[in-house]
Amino acid sequence: MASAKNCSTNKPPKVLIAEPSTPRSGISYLKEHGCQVIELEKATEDEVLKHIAEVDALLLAPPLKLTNKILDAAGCNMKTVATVSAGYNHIDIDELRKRGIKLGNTPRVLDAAVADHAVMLALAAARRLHEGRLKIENNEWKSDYQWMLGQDICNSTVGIIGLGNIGQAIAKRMKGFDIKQILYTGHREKPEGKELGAKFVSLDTLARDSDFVIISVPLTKETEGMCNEEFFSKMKKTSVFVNISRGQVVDQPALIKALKTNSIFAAGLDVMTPEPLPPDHEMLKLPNLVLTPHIGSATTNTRNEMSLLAAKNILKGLAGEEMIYPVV
Ligand SMILES: O=CC(=O)O
Repeated sequence: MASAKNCSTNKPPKVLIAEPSTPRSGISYLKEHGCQVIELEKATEDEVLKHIAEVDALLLAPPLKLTNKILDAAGCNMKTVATVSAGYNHIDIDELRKRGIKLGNTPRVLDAAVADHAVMLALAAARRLHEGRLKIENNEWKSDYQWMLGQDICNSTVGIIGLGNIGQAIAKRMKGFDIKQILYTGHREKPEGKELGAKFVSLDTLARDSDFVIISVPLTKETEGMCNEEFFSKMKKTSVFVNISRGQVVDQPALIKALKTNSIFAAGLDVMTPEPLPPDHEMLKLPNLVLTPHIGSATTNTRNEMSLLAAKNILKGLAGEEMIYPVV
């Protein structure tokens, strides 16, 4: 990739790295390609505001929101933004469009890691991982053949909400467990669904017929609160619910009720509201809920790849070229 130039001044372009934990892979790549980088020590709006006027591009990551205050303070050269994430619900893309600012994200490189995580949560919830650990800690281990019985994945029906790249990667992995069928729902039937032997169904049918429901849709106005009380009431008592997308897709109080009343069997969540979840939150007291702290893509290689991809998006944007994964 060619080195970047700030067209209006011929000086090296400045890139603000708003997330201090951004892996070095991307930062080194930007430097090697002629960028000057400013690295923040804290990912806060106030810190971004101190530098945004002087930079040509911004590299950020959720949960930092790209607010209008930041955009208003940006100089007229700041036309390139990259997020080190697949999701971009922390950014108002209509606002970027209006201002002529390009945004790139980092999908695909995280599909495998996130799909692995979804499968792990499905297995952990189905086989009562959290509850089992609590039993040991509380000296409640029993030798009883009817004790701590879980749910099988083999011969089960797996319902995937959102058969995008991550959803497809989940489907491929679940097929390795000798399941009966994969159902999926979304905007429309997809050729990839056919290739996977998955059946396109309505949300209602998916809730009713699935033994595992796995959420892998982006958070949009349409998907917000999609898994609500009515949805959970349709699920089987023996079903397992998994979410690796965004917490807001789920009406969390409705999920908590379903878990407390055992109207569903168990859940595994990598995403929740709020994040971070306070340590005294009632969800942490539910034995049939497995929680992880939004680490679906958190493997060393995946995070390095995400950082590098975000840097490549920045360089493309600065060069006036189409980003590798353009959002706007
Ligand atoms: O949640 C993680 C991402 O959107 O990349």
